[in-house]
This record gives sequence, C-alpha cells and structure tokens, in this order.
Amino acid sequence: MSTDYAASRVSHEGADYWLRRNDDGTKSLVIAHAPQAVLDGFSGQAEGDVFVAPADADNALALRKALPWLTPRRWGLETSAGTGDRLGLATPGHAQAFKDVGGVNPVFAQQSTREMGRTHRTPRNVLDDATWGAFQEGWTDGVGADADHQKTEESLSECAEAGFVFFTIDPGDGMDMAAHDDDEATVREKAARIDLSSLDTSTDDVVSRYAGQTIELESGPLVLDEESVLRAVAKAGPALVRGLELIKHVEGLGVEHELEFAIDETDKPTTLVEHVVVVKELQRAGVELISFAPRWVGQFEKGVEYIGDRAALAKNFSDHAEIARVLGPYKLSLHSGSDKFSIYPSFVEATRGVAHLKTAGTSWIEALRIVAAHDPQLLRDILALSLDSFEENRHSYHLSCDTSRIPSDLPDDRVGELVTELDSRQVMHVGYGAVLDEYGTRIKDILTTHEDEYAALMKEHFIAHIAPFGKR
Ligand SMILES: O=C(O)[C@@H](O)[C@@H](O)[C@H](O)C(=O)CO
Repeated sequence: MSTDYAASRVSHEGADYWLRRNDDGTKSLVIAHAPQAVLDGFSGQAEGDVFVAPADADNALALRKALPWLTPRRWGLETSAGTGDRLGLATPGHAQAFKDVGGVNPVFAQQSTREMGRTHRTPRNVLDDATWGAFQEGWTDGVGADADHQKTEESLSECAEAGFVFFTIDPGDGMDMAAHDDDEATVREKAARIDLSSLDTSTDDVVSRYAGQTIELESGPLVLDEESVLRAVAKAGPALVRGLELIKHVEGLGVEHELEFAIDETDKPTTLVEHVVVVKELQRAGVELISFAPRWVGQFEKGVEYIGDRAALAKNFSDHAEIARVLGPYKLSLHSGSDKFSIYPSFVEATRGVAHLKTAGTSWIEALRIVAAHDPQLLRDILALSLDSFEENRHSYHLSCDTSRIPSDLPDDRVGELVTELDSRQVMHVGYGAVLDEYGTRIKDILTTHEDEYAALMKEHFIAHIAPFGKR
C-alpha cells in the first residue's frame, strides 16, 4: 500500500505538494489544485484529482523551480552547517535535526569531488537527492549547496551547472608543508622563487606590504615579522596562485556564488601570519570570501573525536576568529572530518556564530549501524572489503587506525561495535567507494526498508552536531 509522507505536505500559490512512498519502495511527487501551467513543468500523469510524478531528476529540477525555498541559496555570514550525504538517503534525518535545533542554516547538498568520484555521483545526483530529502520533511526555510573541496575548473563548472552556489576552493595540494619548518635561509630561497605575477605582485612586494605591519586584534597586536611573511609566501604562495585561478573561473561562470578558501586538509597548522597574508592578497585581487578554512592545530582525523590539546585548539579558534573579524568579517569554516563534538562549543564561542560547520562521512558510517542491526554478515563483508582496499581508500585522508587491532570474531549481536571502535570505524569511514561499488544496492535496500530508523538515528546524531551552533 502506498503511503503519503505527512510532513512533506506544503502549499504554494494555491497548489498542494506532497511526497508518496509507493508499494515498491519508489517515491512519487503528488500535486493537487495546481494550474496546468505549473503541471506542465513536471513529467507525470493525472490520477483522479491529483497529478502524480516520479521522484526523479527532471522532477527534482521542476520542484526546485515550483517551490523556491528548495533552490540553493547563499547563506552569507549567517551560521550554517553542511551535512553531506554520500548515499543520498540521509537528508530526511538531517532536516529533522535542523528543525529540532533551529537557528542553523542547512547545506544538505555538500559533496567533494573526491566523494562524487568514489560514489560515482554527479553534482546533479547530489543536489536532487538533497532536494527530495528536504521536501520529504517539509523543509521550507531555504537550503545551501556546497561544491566541497574543489580542485579543478571542470568540476567547478559541473557543480555550477547543477545549481550549487557555495564553492569551496581547495588549492591545498600546492602548499609546501616543508616550508612550515624550513630554516630561514631555505625559506628565503623558496619564497624568492615563487611567481606571484598572476596576483600582480612579487615576493618582494608582499614583504614590503606586510613585513613590520601590526594587526590590532582584540587580544593584542599581531606583528607580522619579515621571516613569518616570507614563510607564508614559501608555504602558501603556489596555493594562493592556484586558488585565485579557480576563483576567477567561478567568477567567470556568471552564476550566483559564494566562496570558501580551504586549506584545512594539509599536514601543518595554518599560521596566523599565513592567514593574514593569504586573505589580504585575495582581497587585494578583488576576492570576497564568505569563509576561510584554516588547518587548525591538533589532529582532525576522519570519523573520530578531536585528537590534541583542546585548550590550545580553543586559543587557535579564537586567534583565527579575531583575524576573520578584523579582515572581514567572514566565517571560519570547521571541516570536522566527522564527530568532533567536544570542540564545537569553543568554536562557536570564538567565532560568535560567524561560522560554518562541515561534516560528511558521518552519515555514511552511522548508516552502517542500521546495516549491522539488520544484516550483521553484510557489515562483516563491508569491513573485509574496506580492509582489502584500505591502502587505496586512505589516500588523502587523515587517519591513525591500526588495522591489526580490529577484532574478526564478533558475534552477530556485537557486530555493531565495529562501527563505534576507532580502528574499524576509520577503515569503514574511508572505505565507502569500494564498498558502495560492491554492496551499494544491498545497503540502500536496508536503509530504505528501515528509513524511519535511519532518519531517527540521523536526527539524534545531527542534533548533537548542530545544537552548539543553534538555539538550543
Ligand atoms: O570526505 C570528503 O571528501 C569531504 O566530505 C570532507 O573532507 C569534508 O570536507 C569534511 O571535512 C567534512 O567533515
């Protein structure tokens, strides 16, 4: 028997819209009281008094046009959080959490090109799944869409074409991490070799612009000494150049956009001077950032709590936030890498809510709890495959798991512990590509059969993520 999702029912310009789950598990959009001109935008058919259309890609696009709050928008400086969803099934639970918490603006569609590649999803798939999920829960307060960790012009164009409006520019691969610790002579030599002509400047100009300057922060002056400025150029100069190329590409696309500059996935913390030089040089080139994601102190490993000195991190949040207020304001962006619950309050306090939170893989790894509960052997198979492909999967992710510590003999009723334990959790957290290739259909079947259970799990999990950012 088909069932209507009660929460999805919305009215707009005299027409009623809701989502229906069909006998076979597929979903349909149902529209009532709409003029023919509105129905003409959808592909479906009349059934009695209503019009019924499959919940597919074309109708997702038509729905975004019909219900404007489903079209991605910019959040500007308002507090926001990106949820990510590698499976395309997690948005209903995410939306329930945002409704419950209040005061945090959602970016349901958020996926890096790396994740899209590993899951074989296109930017349109990501956006369409988020559209249907938000609609299912009757979310009417607006949505963002983040093309996360963008490194090429091609993927920026594809995301823009699909309707993404938030572009996370990640030129981190161009950073010279050795320059963080190189001796002064090496730093001078490296900095002198960097070609900044595309920024209409040179290393000498940058030094004369910033060396010896003082930035008055609330907590005291930040002095930009010559060596630190040179080190910033040596370490971040090439990334700055590449980042600006990517930004110019976005600007040239002529689409609505807001920009984040993300250098968080690097090995060494972003120094305060580096933050100043990078942002000021981008501003000098006419770039307006909405957010900046530095590499914070400590370890932001995937799927687990923050590893490091929390007091040092709180100070680091506060120092960067002071800079962001003086140079911007712009938001600071925290790419959590999933589940850093203990550090969110100090981040919100430091930024005064001028902040963006990103989390992504957690909806995938938490989904495996549902798999473990309903098909323990499948969870064992997922772990085995994640282990087999681990060396490839771990590439470009920060992890410290030790695969030799993972138990191989847990009985069915304890298999779910593998989702909680650090070693197996991290292995499966990054194993999503290979696992979805092999077991994607079975995993999605379990999650759609038990969709209320998955939504309830997501709701509670995301309340824990976003409550510190919201009104609770
Ligand atoms: O796994 C990815 O590629 C991304 O989702 C993440 O790196 C993301 O930017 C993140 O850090 C969310 O926690």
